[in-house]
Amino acid sequence: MTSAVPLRATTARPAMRSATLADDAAAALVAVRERAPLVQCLTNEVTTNLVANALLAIGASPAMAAVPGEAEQLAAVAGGLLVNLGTPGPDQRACVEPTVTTALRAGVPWVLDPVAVGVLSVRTRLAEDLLAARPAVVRGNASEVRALAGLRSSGRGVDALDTVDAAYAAAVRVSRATGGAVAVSGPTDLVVAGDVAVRVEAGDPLLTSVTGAGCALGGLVAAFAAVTDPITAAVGASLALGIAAERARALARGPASFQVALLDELHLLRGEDLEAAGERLTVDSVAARPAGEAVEGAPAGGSTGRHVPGARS
Ligand SMILES: Nc1ncnc2c1ncn2[C@@H]1O[C@H](COP(=O)(O)OP(=O)(O)O)[C@@H](O)[C@H]1O
Ligand SMILES: Cc1ncsc1CCOP(=O)(O)O
Ligand SMILES: [Mg+2]
Repeated sequence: MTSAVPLRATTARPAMRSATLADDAAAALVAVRERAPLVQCLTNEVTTNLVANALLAIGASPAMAAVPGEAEQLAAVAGGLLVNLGTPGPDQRACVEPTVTTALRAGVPWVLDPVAVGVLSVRTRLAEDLLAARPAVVRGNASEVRALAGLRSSGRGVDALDTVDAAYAAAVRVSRATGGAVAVSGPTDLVVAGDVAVRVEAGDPLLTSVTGAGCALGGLVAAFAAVTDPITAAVGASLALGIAAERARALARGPASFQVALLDELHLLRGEDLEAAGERLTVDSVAARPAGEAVEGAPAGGSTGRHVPGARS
């Protein structure tokens, strides 16, 4: 395994194989450990500590600078940027557009975590605007991704009530709009980029008993995106958190000890652990989806009338 991770111009690769993807994810983890990329996080007030600790545990260098005038300074020199809309207060709302613009100009990949989009109106409008700035990766739960695609969604607060499968067409639609990857989390994670869809079998239900597991995943995706292409970043982060969670589960008595063990297991994770995870990945072609699972047709649950910028209807 090499730590030299080639930067790729596009997200999708023809004839992608699960073993190759696992190897690339492993190389990306090694590269994160070697390069310790600075990850600028415009994140929420609830889970900022877990996001920072997860980034440190994976080997990245987190910084949470959400002050107008400062946030873009950090984005200009960061390896990756996370924008998490969990608590979009006045400072974050003032920061976000100049910070994302600065990141784009500097070639810094940015990740959007659309927390509770579809449930709450201010952040839903903000997220719709941000999609036009083409995040390298959108990382959300199934309800959030459905809402981003303009489909009716069943989020309850920050949690999803839609299934990951029900967000498949939405993920394809958002990926086509942004040109980046879309990662839908749940019992099995789904990553869509271009015409490639990857299912990732990793994780533990205890992740849903710790606030910020999804937010931490968004931070990890930004760290991986600093060293590799969007689809490898999304898959690598999903594998890393999922495998660490499975190991933490074996040591935990409940959510509190699980969270502590989760950070330990992220810290202990090695490239070899991801290299061996090829069997957890199922790589599919979006075009090869069976009929009946409409990718571009009318949404199963009807439309909110909102449209993703650039999305085909
Ligand atoms: N039932 C489950 N079993 C195993 N892992 C899960 C389950 N639900 C969610 N996860 C994992 O928990 C993490 C957070 O996902 P999720 O709860 O969907 O995000 P969010 O907190 O943003 O709603 C992801 O790594 C996901 O794979
Ligand atoms: C509970 C809560 N409220 C606003 S942000 C937030 C944290 C959401 O974290 P996650 O999306 O990782 O579950
Ligand atoms: Mg979330």
